[in-house]
Amino acid sequence: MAAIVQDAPHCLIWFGQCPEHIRQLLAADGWSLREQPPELPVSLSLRGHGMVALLFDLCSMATSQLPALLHSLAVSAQLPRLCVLPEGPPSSHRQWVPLSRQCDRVLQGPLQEQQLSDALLSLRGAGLPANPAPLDKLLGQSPAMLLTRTTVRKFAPVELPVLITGQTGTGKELAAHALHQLSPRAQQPMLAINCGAIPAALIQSELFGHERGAFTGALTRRLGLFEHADGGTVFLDEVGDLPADAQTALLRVLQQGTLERVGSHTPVKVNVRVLAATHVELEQAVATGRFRNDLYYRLNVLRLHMPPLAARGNDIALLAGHALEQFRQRHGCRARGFSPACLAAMAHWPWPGNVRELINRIQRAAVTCEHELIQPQDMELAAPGSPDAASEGPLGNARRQAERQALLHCLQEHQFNISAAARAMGLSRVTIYRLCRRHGIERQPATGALDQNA
Ligand SMILES: Nc1ncnc2c1ncn2[C@@H]1O[C@H](COP(=O)(O)OP(=O)(O)OP(=O)(O)O)[C@@H](O)[C@H]1O
Repeated sequence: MAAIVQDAPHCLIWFGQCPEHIRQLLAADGWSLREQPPELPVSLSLRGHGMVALLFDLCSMATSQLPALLHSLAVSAQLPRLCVLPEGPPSSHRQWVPLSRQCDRVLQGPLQEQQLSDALLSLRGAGLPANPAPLDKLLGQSPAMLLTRTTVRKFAPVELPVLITGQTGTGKELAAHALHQLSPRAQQPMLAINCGAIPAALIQSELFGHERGAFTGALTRRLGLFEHADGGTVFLDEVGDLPADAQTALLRVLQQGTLERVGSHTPVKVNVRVLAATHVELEQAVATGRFRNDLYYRLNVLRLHMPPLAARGNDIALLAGHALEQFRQRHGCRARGFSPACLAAMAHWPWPGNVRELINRIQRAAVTCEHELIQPQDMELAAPGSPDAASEGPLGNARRQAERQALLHCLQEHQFNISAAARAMGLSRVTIYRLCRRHGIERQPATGALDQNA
């Protein structure tokens, strides 16, 4: 028996006054209407709705309202939006370009019923988000983050692999989840694996499964990640760390939609969308022969770059406030905010561990801080202008990156065994732990291994 799916009503937020005949059309098309005075900031409380879209009826607006409209766009960057330009040639709408170029559909006034109906239908058909929540998790209002969210929205419904690049801790995994949750596969599983954290000998079996007797200890047939995720999405974190034979097998999945379990030559069909992430330049790995050229081109169809935190301006303060608030809600703490000196120090810090480092430092400060405002020293940040800060210039940054790389490399070589890594580097275990903390390299609870990408 077919299941009956009861759709929540779609909601159109109309900036301006909706004409009566359009109201009737919207109701007939299954849209509930909410009128929004253009000069007021939009407040989004959208639970219980299917798709939510914004419409800017510019025919009835003055240019002086543009800043308020742009603000509403910025705070609802995750929602699909349309605008209706006033009658007249393109040269007469130049003032609206900052708004219209951020819209998914641009209609020409006077508004035709059919034109609007088709545009709304095509927004639905494009699979644009029915639920804004996944993108809400990717916080930030900087131009770089607005562009990132727009790109996620565009890539999500397309049935192609996405290669997510960006430094460690910039939110690549978060973006991968948003891509899945906004895709038509959202009701199917998304399974993630960190390719660098699995020993090379096991990765084939983890990804593609094995038959009974395929190797010593393979007592039963076991399905791999790809078969478990059939119909859904697989997220391959640190894809550049895949060994050569696993790269070949992955290429087969992408080209032919089939895999072979270890110990079998029978192809098994799978239908999986692959999202892959890397914080190293895959191009370099290709150039040095460590990564297959053909696989690189298969994975690099749609590319999403996550901007580094240091390039996100006011997002730093916004993310810091959010992280502190989350901590306060969970654990309670004395600190309620940040001193101006701390905000300035955060703005100058290079954030090599990006958002993860910011969250770690704030959590640490929230635990130890005994006053209401967190100071730079609570977060172990140099105040701008101090001798410490001076050493945080490009040279300091390069030094830290080199230290991190050396540590990571050593940990990888020793399968993240702290004692072995400490011996190899001639350091104490305590120092290794301290360095891991400084570079935001964390222990993964599930495996007990260190998360090399922290
Ligand atoms: N834009 C953002 N808004 C809110 N939280 C974020 C944002 N970006 C990242 N985070 C948080 O920062 C942490 C690191 O994010 P994530 O694991 O997605 O980064 P990553 O780029 O995949 O890191 P790695 O390369 O080390 O695997 C997570 O706690 C995540 O929730």
